[in-house]
Amino acid sequence: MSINFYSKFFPLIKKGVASVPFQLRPLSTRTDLFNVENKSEEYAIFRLNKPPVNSLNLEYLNLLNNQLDEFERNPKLKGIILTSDVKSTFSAGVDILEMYKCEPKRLEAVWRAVQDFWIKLYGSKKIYIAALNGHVLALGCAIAMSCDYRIMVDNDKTKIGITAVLLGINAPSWVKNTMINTIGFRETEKSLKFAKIYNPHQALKLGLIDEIVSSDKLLSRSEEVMKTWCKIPTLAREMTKESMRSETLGKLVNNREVDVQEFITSTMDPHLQDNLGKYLASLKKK
Ligand SMILES: CC/C=C\C/C=C/C/C=C\CCC/C=C/C(=O)SCCNC(=O)CCNC(=O)[C@H](O)C(C)(C)COP(=O)(O)OP(=O)(O)OC[C@H]1O[C@@H](n2cnc3c(N)ncnc32)[C@H](O)[C@@H]1OP(=O)(O)O
Repeated sequence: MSINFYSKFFPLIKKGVASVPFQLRPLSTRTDLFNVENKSEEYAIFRLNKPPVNSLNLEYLNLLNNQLDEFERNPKLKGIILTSDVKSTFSAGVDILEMYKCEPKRLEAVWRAVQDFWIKLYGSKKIYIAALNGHVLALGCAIAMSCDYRIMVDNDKTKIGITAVLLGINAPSWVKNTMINTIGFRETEKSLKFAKIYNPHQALKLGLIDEIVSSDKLLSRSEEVMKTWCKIPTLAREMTKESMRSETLGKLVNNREVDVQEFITSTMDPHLQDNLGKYLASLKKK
């Protein structure tokens, strides 16, 4: 069995890492839109910071994809805690403005960047812990489910889930598969079919998240878990992750064009465009 999981799939998304030599990295990376803090040689904290809701547009996805590549190029780095500096939101998913009244070429680029992000994250051999400080919606939920472990703040007002169906969107098969791998087939079917949104305690009961902590303990608990897992023999942990995830990953890697076309066709549908317009207006009205 191949142990080089990431580089096995990475060339297929046309950004091979094998030819990029490892370079020494600065201790931390800060941009306006995210912050990476290297806590030790072994793990880092990656904070999204695109107020008001960390919505994912093309430029932001490209930036985040570059950062995931950067993590992969560091052989000493074992894990990343993914969280958000935005008050009360982890991520509200794709920037709906990218989907509403969109140009097909731009929409295609957005979707390819979404696919890249998921393939890099779900296919990474590193440990990803999602420290969920706030709302985790739509693609934000898919991102959290693609991490190895989810810890969420204890706040009943915080929401997690995917409500695509309310707008007439059939969630892509790789999102469904990620959810099935997290909470099982029956709960996924109910969750997606009936646009279920959960508070942290409901999500914990379902297995959609793994732990709930008070907000002041979110990072310290995430670091505690990370430190424990960094002690697990690396090669065996990586091989186990690969063997658990390669089938699901391969289903998108080998089917990207179909997934892109399905997304473009369904998003450009006039009925869906109408729904998106009304949905955007309802968000703005609040
Ligand atoms: C539209 C499709 C829906 C679901 C698709 C589901 C996904 C399937 C899974 C994955 C892949 C398929 C394709 C993926 C698509 C997506 O991810 S589309 C994004 C769907 N996201 C949502 O439906 C979340 C919408 N947002 C909210 O529910 C709330 O904003 C919040 C609970 C996250 C935060 O609430 P508040 O703190 O009360 O903040 P406001 O609601 O006032 O929002 C502040 C500000 O931000 C704007 N905004 C919110 N979300 C988005 C977004 N996703 N894209 C762009 N802009 C967004 C909102 O309009 C406010 O704007 P202003 O009024 O300040 O101008």
